[in-house]
Amino acid sequence: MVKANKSKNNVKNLKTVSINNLSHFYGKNENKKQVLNDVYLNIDKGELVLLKGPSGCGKTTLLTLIGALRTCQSGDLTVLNNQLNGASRKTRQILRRSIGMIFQGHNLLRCLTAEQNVQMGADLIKGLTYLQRREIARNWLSAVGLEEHHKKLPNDLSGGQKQRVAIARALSANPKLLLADEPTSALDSVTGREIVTLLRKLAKEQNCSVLMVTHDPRISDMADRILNMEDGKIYSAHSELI
Ligand SMILES: Nc1ncnc2c1ncn2[C@@H]1O[C@H](COP(=O)(O)OP(=O)(O)OP(=O)(O)O)[C@@H](O)[C@H]1O
Repeated sequence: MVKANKSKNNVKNLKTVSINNLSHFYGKNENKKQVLNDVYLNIDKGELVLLKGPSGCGKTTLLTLIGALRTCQSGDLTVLNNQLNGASRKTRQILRRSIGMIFQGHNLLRCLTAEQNVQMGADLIKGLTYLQRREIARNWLSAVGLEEHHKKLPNDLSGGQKQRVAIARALSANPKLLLADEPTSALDSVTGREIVTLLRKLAKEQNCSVLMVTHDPRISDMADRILNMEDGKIYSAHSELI
């Protein structure tokens, strides 16, 4: 594999995500294991990037570091102009309000209706009344085509509908960055494509960057850029180390 130039220009303000020389380890002493190895990555505003790679290569670890869910141990990790290496718990907590997350199992609360689940996203926006937050939730449910299902509980929705609710919930918080970990893995191919088409459209409208981990080859054509990960390093689609 060809090693590409590693640009270290200060492009912080233009990028949603800027990563230089990022490494991450699990365990201690003889059990210490390196899972991210000198990762470089930039994601532009509004860009949709797909991240692929074999099981265990470090994709979820990278996603959770970018999502400020884990402490950055080594390297430079800047997300929405926040340097996360050395950042306080409070800084990470505040940053997480600007980041939407969608995971494989959609993570809806089973005891809340579709609308209430979406409203959990809108609740993160400061300074709005209950009615304003409810209206935002209804608008997002309508944007994902589920306005008629707003009173249903997750168990009464199909897999695709649940994933639409998860998208509406993530976007209703007005995120600048959306992290999605295999959001189509539980869906058939037609529904999976539909979901990513919708996600792409809504994210582009909001100028929201998306980083999506996926094994699904049927959605590759929807990405602005595809990256491959192997043994804790990221390569471009042309197998060049970035
Ligand atoms: N909390 C943890 N403690 C120790 N090892 C971990 C932990 N989380 C992940 N690992 C290990 O780190 C490596 C990378 O895991 P990670 O989940 O980031 O990979 P992945 O590419 O997302 O895999 P998959 O596609 O199967 O979800 C794996 O070998 C995994 O077993």
